[in-house]
Amino acid sequence: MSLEFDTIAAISTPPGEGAIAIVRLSGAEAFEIADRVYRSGSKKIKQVPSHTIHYGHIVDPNTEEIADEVMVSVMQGPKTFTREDVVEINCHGGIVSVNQVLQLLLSHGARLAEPGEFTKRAFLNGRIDLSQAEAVMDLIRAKTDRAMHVALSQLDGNLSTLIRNLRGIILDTLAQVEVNIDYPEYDDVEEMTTKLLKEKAVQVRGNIAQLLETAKQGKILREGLATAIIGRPNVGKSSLLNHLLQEEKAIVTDIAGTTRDVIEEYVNVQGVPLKLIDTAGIRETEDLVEQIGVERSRKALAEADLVLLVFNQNEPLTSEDRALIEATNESNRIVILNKMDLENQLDVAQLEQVVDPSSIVRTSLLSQAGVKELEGKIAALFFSGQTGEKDATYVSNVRHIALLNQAMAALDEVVVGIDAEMPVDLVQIDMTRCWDLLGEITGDSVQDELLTQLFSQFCLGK
Ligand SMILES: Nc1nc2c(c(=O)[nH]1)N(C=O)[C@@H](CNc1ccc(C(=O)N[C@@H](CCC(=O)O)C(=O)O)cc1)CN2
Ligand SMILES: Nc1nc2c(ncn2[C@@H]2O[C@H](COP(=O)(O)OP(=O)(O)OP(=O)(O)O)[C@@H](O)[C@H]2O)c(=O)[nH]1
Ligand SMILES: [K+]
Repeated sequence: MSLEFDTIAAISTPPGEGAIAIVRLSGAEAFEIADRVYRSGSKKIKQVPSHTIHYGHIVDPNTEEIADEVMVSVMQGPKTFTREDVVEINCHGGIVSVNQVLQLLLSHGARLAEPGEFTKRAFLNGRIDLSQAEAVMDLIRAKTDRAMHVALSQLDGNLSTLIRNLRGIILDTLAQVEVNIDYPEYDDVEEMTTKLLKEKAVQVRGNIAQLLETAKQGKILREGLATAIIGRPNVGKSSLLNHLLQEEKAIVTDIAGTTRDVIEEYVNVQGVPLKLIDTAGIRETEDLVEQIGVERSRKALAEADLVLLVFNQNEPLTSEDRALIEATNESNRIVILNKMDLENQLDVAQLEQVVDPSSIVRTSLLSQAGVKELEGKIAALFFSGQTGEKDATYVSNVRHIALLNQAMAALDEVVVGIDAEMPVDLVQIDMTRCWDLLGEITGDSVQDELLTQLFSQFCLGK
């Protein structure tokens, strides 16, 4: 049953020139409001069969002046995206007519939707849960096939099902504990109860820990593996960058209407999105040893999930090279010996004393030699162990990760409490808290304020 909300409208396609632009209208009065501005002979949106599309014009009812020639999709709730009555007006692309159509709807009964409000209604009207709503946003922002699969899996409700199962176990346990307390049939009921609580707490904790193990990968799929390419001048960094940025792989995202307005550069390396960090601070300096001390460079290194350290193997290692090795010892690092087409001048045996030999890749960026191997190494680092199952459930959302960690801590409290022979009702409190925390992931237990904040990160019109 859908709740009663006012009727909202927004442009649901990106701003700018396109063949078609869509204005979406959702709410109890959607058909009525649309009929005020829609003209097509004597045809009324209110009377056409649901899930049909119709030709006509949008006019200013005061003057009957035409704003646009349109196609109108009419969809009656609850079988709609929001579960409310929905009208989608397909306008001509560009910004003038579509804005006129939107203005006409707004001045005849609709309210401008907030960012994410359509999806929020899908959530509030029970069509999707919170983690699925968040997946909608992830889907919009997905940068690689794999990231898209993760989001689609979450939209399908795979994460929700997992979380609901865990909540089910906790609720059953709490119910059993109540029964034991209310109807103590045996003398050892106290012992039985704590035994059950501990057993279930340990079980659920194990499941959460397993889920959290996917978090690192999930987060990288979502946000990209922050990657810094560093090395002395002229060793081949720009060449490497260009190889990685080959046209078919380059992804440049410009996420309009969202909280992030920066343009970031991503490359897709065998399904792993690399977010290239601007290391100009490291690259463009003359005295590297000194510059490594510069805060900007340090910051770039600290932010990097992966460092690609490039050497020219046609020259012996210099003190600058050694300083770079020092500076990246703590980093997740791949060492690239470039210019393999030229004579070897670099003492590899000596290098292998200070860097992990398995982290070394040989390339000739002039001829592309070794680039495939490098890409394989990057992907292997990322998918280490679990050869990138596409359908695996990943936790990728920082909010979910934080909640899972808190839920796990609550379960630890349960175990500690039982071991310390605390009263059962105190232990129950921690178990209940865990149940609540997990519920925040799916939105089963969640505060209004959080909802507002979450949905406001969506795009306008979504
Ligand atoms: N024109 C248009 N295209 C779109 C969307 C949209 O809102 N409008 N979507 C917006 O993101 C996506 C599709 N997502 C949708 C998800 C559910 C329903 C929906 O009506 N669900 C009903 C049952 C549908 C049925 O079985 O007939 C339901 O779940 O009750 C519609 C769109 C992508 N493409
Ligand atoms: N022979 C040979 N030359 C290469 C190779 N890779 C790059 N070069 C050449 O080395 C020179 C420097 O390459 P870049 O990619 O500009 O090096 P860089 O590290 O970005 O240099 P800076 O921007 O000055 O720091 C260019 O002339 C490249 O063509 C290689 O594998 N073999
Ligand atoms: K260069």
